[in-house]
Amino acid sequence: MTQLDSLRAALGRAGVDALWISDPANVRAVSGFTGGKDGKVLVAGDGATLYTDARYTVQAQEESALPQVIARPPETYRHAAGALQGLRVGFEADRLTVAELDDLREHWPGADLVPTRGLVQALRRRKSGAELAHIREAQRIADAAFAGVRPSIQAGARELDIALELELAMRRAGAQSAFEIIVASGPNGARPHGVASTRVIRDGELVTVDMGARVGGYHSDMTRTVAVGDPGAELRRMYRAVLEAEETAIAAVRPGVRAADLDRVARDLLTGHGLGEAFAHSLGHGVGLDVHEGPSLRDVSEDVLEAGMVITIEPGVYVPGVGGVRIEDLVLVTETGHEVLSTSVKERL
Ligand SMILES: CSCC[C@H](N)C(=O)N[C@@H](C)C(=O)N[C@@H](C)C(=O)O
Repeated sequence: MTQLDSLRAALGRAGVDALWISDPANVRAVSGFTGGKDGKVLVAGDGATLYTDARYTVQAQEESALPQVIARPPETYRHAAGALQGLRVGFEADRLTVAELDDLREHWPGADLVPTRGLVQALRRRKSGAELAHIREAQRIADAAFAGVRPSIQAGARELDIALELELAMRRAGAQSAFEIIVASGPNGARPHGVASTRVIRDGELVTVDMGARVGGYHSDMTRTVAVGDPGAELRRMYRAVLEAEETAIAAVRPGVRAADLDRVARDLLTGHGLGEAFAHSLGHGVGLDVHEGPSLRDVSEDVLEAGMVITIEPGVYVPGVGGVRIEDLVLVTETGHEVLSTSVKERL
């Protein structure tokens, strides 16, 4: 069964006859086209059509096997209208803007527009061998960059210089940075997504580095917290608690486990250390064409792990005025359990 066949089956289950795909990662997954928000796919009847504009004519031909229409809205919508008369047409409710929905309503008066959620995303959760090869390569490049830059994380260095060195190393290796690299030192560590700043790292501080590479459109994601000198008893206690939570959660990763239960394992452990309230986010998420995608490892998640999923396990604790710790690994769910894809050394404080 091709991915398009699986998608058609999903449309049937969702009660729609056609799907207008506007999420860039979903467009890429279904068509191969990498032009981001400038590409859309209409799945209708037996086929699917890629819509993009003249800036991408050559690129679209090279990247996608789908039939292509080179046009810009509103021509795009007019072209599609003919095929959609009398159909229930799904749109991606978590991606289409209100203005774009207005445009679809105006140009497709004969269609019944139906909000859908996660139809393509559901097909992206389990990675194929080719997808996994990209993710492995992205993680390999991120690990190598971290190893090369680790000696520079010292008292006197600025956060943003560390981030720049990491990005440069990944770019030189042929990858892109998966997201803006987080380097959060000392009290900045209390911000889970602290932006690397001009702050100078001092002796006795913890430094959280959250980074990933992107290769062939696929991401990696990893966090290490490192000590510069002696961080003292309180930060050491926080670090050990997070490491214990992370290693315990990773050990529990296997097919059939509920994502919410994994989050609970880590959260209960941190609560036992008096740090439950300081764990300010979910345990993890899927990684692929998006840095954050399904499954969701949150307390309210109904997702269940399956072999072929690539997820992060990343407990963290954040104490305003003191600092923070996050430790994150990239983990493949295998038929028999799991494989940790990230290999960067974790400190034993
Ligand atoms: C701006 S992308 C940063 C990626 C980072 N490694 C990351 O995933 N951070 C987590 C704390 C996070 O944002 N988790 C999400 C899924 C959440 O808990 O809602």
